[in-house]
Amino acid sequence: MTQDELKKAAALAALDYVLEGAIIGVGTGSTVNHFIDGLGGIKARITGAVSSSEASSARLRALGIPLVDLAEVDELPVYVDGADEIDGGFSMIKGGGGALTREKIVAAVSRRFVCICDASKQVATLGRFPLPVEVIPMAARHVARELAALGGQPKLREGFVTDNGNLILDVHGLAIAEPAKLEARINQIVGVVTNGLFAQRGADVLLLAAPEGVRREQRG
Ligand SMILES: O=C[C@H](O)[C@H](O)[C@H](O)COP(=O)(O)O
Repeated sequence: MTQDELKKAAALAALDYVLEGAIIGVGTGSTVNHFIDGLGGIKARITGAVSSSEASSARLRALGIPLVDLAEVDELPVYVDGADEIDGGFSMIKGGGGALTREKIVAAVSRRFVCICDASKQVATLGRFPLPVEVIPMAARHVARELAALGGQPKLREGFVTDNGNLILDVHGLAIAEPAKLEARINQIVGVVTNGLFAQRGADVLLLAAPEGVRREQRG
């Protein structure tokens, strides 16, 4: 099986978590794209979707799935999203596609985070994948210096602007022993919007696709 076939298998398994009549939180990325396509087939069963990016919104719209503004919603039952890395405690690195901030917002109002991944995303320790940090443009140099002081090597994602009009610094070489602490520490730097560590609010369910099938794991 190709990596894309594995992503699709994990994504389609997440359709089991879509509740009748619900508004579903939808993440961003190539794995989620398969989930959105699957959602198109059962759209009559849902009220709509809260999207985490312009790219996902466009795909949802093209399939006729109603978009719901997060400003109209207090809580979502389920949020489905991929990850760039996930560890044994269900902490993740996200933001490879630059959608980390809106993803974190939608995840924050969701009762259950269902993470869909192919098996290559599961790691013992987070940090091989460079950690994305969204920054206000005028603060980029300052934030880069602060991240270097924390032991990382930040690199500006060239030619990329987030849906929020900001920049991304991809931080290489961080040893992420305590993801929740590092998440909080980086978010304290003035000019940081948020960083791609999802540890304070990690995943609740992991659907991990391998050639043998999709493994379902529950946090705790
Ligand atoms: O900003 C992008 C998101 O955090 C994605 O969930 C993450 O990068 C995984 O993407 P993919 O499913 O394309 O591997």
